[in-house]
Amino acid sequence: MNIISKYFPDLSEKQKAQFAALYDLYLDWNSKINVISRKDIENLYTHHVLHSLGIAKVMSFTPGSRILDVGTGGGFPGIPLAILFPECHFLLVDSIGKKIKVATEVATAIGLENISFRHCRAEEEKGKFDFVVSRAVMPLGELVKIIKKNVSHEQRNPLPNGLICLKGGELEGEVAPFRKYAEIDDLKSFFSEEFFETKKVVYLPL
Ligand SMILES: C[S@@+](CC[C@H](N)C(=O)[O-])C[C@H]1O[C@@H](n2cnc3c(N)ncnc32)[C@H](O)[C@@H]1O
Repeated sequence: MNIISKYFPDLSEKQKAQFAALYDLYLDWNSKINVISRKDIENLYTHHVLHSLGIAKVMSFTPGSRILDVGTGGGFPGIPLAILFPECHFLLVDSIGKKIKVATEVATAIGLENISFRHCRAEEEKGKFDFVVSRAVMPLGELVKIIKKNVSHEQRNPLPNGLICLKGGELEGEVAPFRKYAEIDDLKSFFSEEFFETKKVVYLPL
């Protein structure tokens, strides 16, 4: 948990308590419904919470922003971002009901009020959002086709609305069709832990 304060030193006491509570909650829920690889649970804060917050290093959402997390699984990146941006609203969707149940239970337990959940395929979600976020769900091209309908044309952030994805490894092929307007940031320039060596944030204005 200290690793979160290390990179986000301005957290309120409430946010610190919410982040701190995540470990026991995920440990418990993950033993019933697998949302994180069991051997990775001890790396929850670095591999899952801080990784999710990598999005906040490239985009500080304006209060009032609406954000859709597609394929959230157990709540990543949506839950860490909803803790960090209490004045923004997050909708987390996933096609697997039991994963959405874990995310819902965790958010309820820490008293998150700026978040809602929907068990559906992203293709069925018709709402409009300032940004769509996603981690480890599908290749960029497929994701863009599905979520283009969800990006609002009303702008309230300094950067244009669009898609922000957490990606790892070789990206060139995936990003090639979007290279003229995609922005790629290396998470290793923000976080010094080895895990982030190959991790990237891809921002696509849409
Ligand atoms: C590898 S998991 C990643 C979960 C989470 N984003 C994370 O990083 O821990 C991929 C998730 O995407 C969901 N998913 C895949 N295609 C989807 C779609 N078309 N609509 C909604 N959810 C989808 C799956 O059910 C699964 O929970």
